[in-house]
Amino acid sequence: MIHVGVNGYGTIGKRVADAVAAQPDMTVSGVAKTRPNYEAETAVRRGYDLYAAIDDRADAFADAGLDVAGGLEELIEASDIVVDCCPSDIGPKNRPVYEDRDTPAIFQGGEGADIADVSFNARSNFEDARDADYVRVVSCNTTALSRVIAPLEEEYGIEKVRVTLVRRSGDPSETGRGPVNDVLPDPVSIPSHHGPDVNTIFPDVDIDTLALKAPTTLMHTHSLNVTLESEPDESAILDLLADESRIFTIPETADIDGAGKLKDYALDSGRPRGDLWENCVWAESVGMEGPDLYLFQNVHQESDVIPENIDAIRAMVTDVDAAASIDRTNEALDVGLESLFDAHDDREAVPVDD
Ligand SMILES: NC(=O)C1=CN([C@@H]2O[C@H](COP(=O)(O)OP(=O)(O)OC[C@H]3O[C@@H](n4cnc5c(N)ncnc54)[C@H](OP(=O)(O)O)[C@@H]3O)[C@@H](O)[C@H]2O)C=CC1
Ligand SMILES: O=C(OP(=O)(O)O)[C@H](O)COP(=O)(O)O
Repeated sequence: MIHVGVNGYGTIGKRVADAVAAQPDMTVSGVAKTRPNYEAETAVRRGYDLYAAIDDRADAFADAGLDVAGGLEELIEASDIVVDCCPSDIGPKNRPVYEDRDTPAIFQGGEGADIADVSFNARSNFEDARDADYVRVVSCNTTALSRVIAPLEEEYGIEKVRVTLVRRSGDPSETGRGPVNDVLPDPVSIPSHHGPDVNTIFPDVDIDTLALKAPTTLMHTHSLNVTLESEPDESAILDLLADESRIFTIPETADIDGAGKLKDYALDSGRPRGDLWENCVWAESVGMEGPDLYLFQNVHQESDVIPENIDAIRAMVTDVDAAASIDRTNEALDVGLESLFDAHDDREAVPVDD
């Protein structure tokens, strides 16, 4: 049993903890919080041992009626590996704390690539993290891009990738974020960090990325153009994507037009927190013009990196291989949303008047 500590229990940390708890070969050794808010209370209700991330705040938890099992050092000691899910400016301060205790750690995509020895995406470079002490799971957008690039590169070869990312402005709980009435180029000059970040996984892929921020909270939207080294037809691309367990091709018949219905579908399907661990690619958007592939995909920023963190743990501290780890993670979480509709459905919609 791998004992996994989670330091930073926010959007990503709470999901990582639940995903660890769902694995047959892992257990949550505890979660660290800086303060006793609603997330700390629900962590205790979920049965996780709570640790004070900052030692001199321990009394605040006791005052609020929450027992803590210790401070960060005790959490690290109770853990075979720590998943650091702190805000991005905290990771560099935490790494020496893990190093002092000879404990491997995983950092998140808000950190610079230099925080870790390896940047990680399970589908693309699982073995690079084998036995590494410090690994960074790339950001939600970079994860989603890597999941599409990997099969395309393997099957057809890639000449050039161009992506425009319309990023959600903040997560639903981030009430202070914006813009609230604008769409901002962010950054205004190219490239956004996503292209160089993809190159930490695929050093040889030629990619340009532009990003904007829009006043939505639910999901990111990507518009992709990939120039391939051959000219497959659309149905071959759809078959390729449909075979990827962490890509959901949205069938036309589902009548899902955006993030609102996607999240509704996830909730109706019984997904915890309405999470969508898979890239969501509109089947109708997949188009070929000569060697140029076009598609739209949506990315649930709060959850797509979660299965990747689980696989990174196995790459670092077990000898389980990529395929077995991905299968085990998918099975434990039920990753692999499959519609009963045929993703290739090309039936004409029934006109409302008939
Ligand atoms: N949200 C997203 O869409 C995604 C985020 N990421 C990356 O994941 C990382 C975490 O992001 P996210 O979960 O969104 O951030 P959140 O702000 O939601 O969660 C981080 C939590 O860490 C806690 N924290 C703050 N300081 C410390 C500290 N010193 N020690 C321990 N805990 C601390 C805070 O909770 P408290 O102070 O109450 O304990 C905070 O809620 C970042 O690198 C981010 O870029 C990656 C993919 C997607
Ligand atoms: O990793 C994310 O996005 P990114 O891939 O654009 O960096 C998350 O959505 C967090 O982004 P944020 O920095 O806007 O909170």
